[in-house]
Amino acid sequence: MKSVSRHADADVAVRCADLSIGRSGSAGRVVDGVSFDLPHAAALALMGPTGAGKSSLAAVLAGIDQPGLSIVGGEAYVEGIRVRRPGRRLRELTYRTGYLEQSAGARLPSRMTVSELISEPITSRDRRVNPRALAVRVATLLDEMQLPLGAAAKYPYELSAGMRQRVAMARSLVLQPRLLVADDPFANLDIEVRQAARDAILRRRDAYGMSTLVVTNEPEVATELGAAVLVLRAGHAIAAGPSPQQLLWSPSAEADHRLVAS
Ligand SMILES: Nc1ncnc2c1ncn2[C@@H]1O[C@H](COP(=O)(O)OP(=O)(O)OP(=O)(O)O)[C@@H](O)[C@H]1O
Repeated sequence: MKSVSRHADADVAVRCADLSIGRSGSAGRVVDGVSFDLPHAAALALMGPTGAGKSSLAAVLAGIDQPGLSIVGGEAYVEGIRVRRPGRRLRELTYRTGYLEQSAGARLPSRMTVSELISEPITSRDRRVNPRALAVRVATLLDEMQLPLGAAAKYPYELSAGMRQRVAMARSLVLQPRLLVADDPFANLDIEVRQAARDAILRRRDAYGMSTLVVTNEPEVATELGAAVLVLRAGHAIAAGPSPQQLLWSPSAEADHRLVAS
């Protein structure tokens, strides 16, 4: 018998329909009329130059409050949850979405141990959680991220930049999110460790259909994750395709190209 998914209500992981994000007190838009679907168990890479709106879009979809930014047009749904004014469902949105902010490793709270940092998404939601089960979960994640077990008792300042980034990644995965939103996740990681981090993503995709929205400017990251690509520039989607090598540019972007070529 086919099991019925708990998430049968959401036919895709992310649906963005003509989504616009604006700055408070300013008419300009950081993201302007962007539409895409991210299916379950799939990956999408947001690419494009600095200031294109990639990080803003990623954070808003993850349900992270960005002071000064708000949805001003269109709609976005993550796992069937409306991102615009989610109300009581915000908690569910952030529970189902793992978020790895830009330079997450460098921004870890400094007064918590690695073990506390990785556990916090769980302990902040439920204080009565079984400590032994939690310790096992932390140890498993450390191992998966190729971090020594001894790192659990350390503080971020005692770790290298690459180790900190892996701790941040473990923290974003500890709730077994349906969607991982990762802003430049492999920065500061050397090649072997990067492979471990990538495998952690692919393993969850295969095991339970986790989807990934990744911000990156490295085509290899999109390729490694098997991600489709959406290119933003100045808040607009100017190209899209199933891989970095197969992009279809929007007519306006092509006009730009021709202008540059002539
Ligand atoms: N909280 C905020 N309040 C107001 N404006 C913001 C806020 N965050 C970002 N912006 C503005 O939104 C625009 C897009 O920024 P964003 O960081 O999303 O771009 P990006 O494509 O991720 O660039 P980068 O690759 O440099 O991170 C920029 O002009 C930025 O100044």
